Amino acid sequence: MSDATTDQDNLIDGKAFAADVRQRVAAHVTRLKQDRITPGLAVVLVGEDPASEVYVRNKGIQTREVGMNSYEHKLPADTTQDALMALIGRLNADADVHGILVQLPLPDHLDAEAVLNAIDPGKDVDGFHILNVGLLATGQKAMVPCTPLGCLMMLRDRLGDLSGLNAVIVGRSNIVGKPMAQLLLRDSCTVTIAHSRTRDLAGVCRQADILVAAVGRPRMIPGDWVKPGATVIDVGINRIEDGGRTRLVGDVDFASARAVAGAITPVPGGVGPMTIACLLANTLTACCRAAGLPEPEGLTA
Ligand SMILES: NC(=O)C1=CN([C@@H]2O[C@H](COP(=O)(O)OP(=O)(O)OC[C@H]3O[C@@H](n4cnc5c(N)ncnc54)[C@H](OP(=O)(O)O)[C@@H]3O)[C@@H](O)[C@H]2O)C=CC1
Ligand SMILES: Nc1nc(=O)c2c([nH]1)NC[C@@H]1CN(c3ccc(C(=O)N[C@@H](CCC(=O)O)C(=O)O)cc3)C=[N+]21
Repeated sequence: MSDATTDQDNLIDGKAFAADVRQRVAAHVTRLKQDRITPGLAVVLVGEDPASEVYVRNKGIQTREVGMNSYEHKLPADTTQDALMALIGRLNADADVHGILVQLPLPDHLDAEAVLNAIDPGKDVDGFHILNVGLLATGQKAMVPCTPLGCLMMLRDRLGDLSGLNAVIVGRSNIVGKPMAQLLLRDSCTVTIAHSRTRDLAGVCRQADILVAAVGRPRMIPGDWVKPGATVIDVGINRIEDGGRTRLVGDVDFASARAVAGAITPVPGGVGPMTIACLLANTLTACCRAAGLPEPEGLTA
């Protein structure tokens, strides 16, 4: 912490960025309401995972703060597949609901793929329906998953044109790694997706101008895996014990990585807040598409 100027310069403030996105969403919502349209987001939570309940509560609060309607459906852990599918059917048919999010992971006895694919693709604000996955992969207009969308917004803001940059994504999940790769490829990065079987992960990471960590392992990526000047996006949300208290850390060792990175997102206060802001942006986009209105500029991928 010797040079305060440098310290400030290379931090990407996801919290502030997200507040700006929410403000722009709210301005669009105000305009829609003049035409008597209020975007609505339905969030479905099955079971009682404390972390998920926090996210769902935060989503509800922020949804109402931007002027949208929030519909929360909390179902018991022993909910049947049929009951969940029936709820999705009702939400699909409800004209007041423009976005549907089913909080993951679902309890083991439920078939998550079947549930996600039952959501009306136009209301699929998570972008997890196979139709949206296929549209994104083929470069067509899709609903883009919120976490990668938030990462892309921050990267474009920081770096401008991304074309020709080496992007390394650590993690190949359907919800983060793969859609992140699709978006960066669309922006003409040279994309590498690394995972648990990757050989010489350190060497692969050191090639990255853009390094996205989406692994779920606390502080797995040390500063000496980061190319000097690289932009580091830390998606990881890991709860660790620290002196008898729990706190959140990312997949990147923040202190050592920050010392070499050109820019880096913190945890908390980085990708997480942007994910929720992009969920609201996607709900707005879904509402505009449903109403046949022009899409909000700068809030889609
Ligand atoms: N900020 C936000 O808004 C969000 C944060 N998250 C967080 O991001 C993290 C990742 O989430 P998610 O994508 O769902 O996770 P998954 O568990 O679905 O995927 C983790 C990926 O990391 C890879 N991996 C695991 N161990 C290693 C290793 N030692 N070396 C290299 N790769 C490894 C796995 O490889 P393999 O496929 O070979 O097993 C897998 O592809 C979590 O911490 C999660 O909490 C998730 C969603 C949103
Ligand atoms: N269908 C579905 N869509 C999701 O997008 C989805 C999901 N299921 N399941 C769980 C993951 C995780 N996720 C986060 C969202 C916000 C924060 C967030 O706001 N984090 C704050 C801190 C919050 C805290 O203090 O706990 C931050 O990083 O600053 C984190 C994680 C969305 N997910």
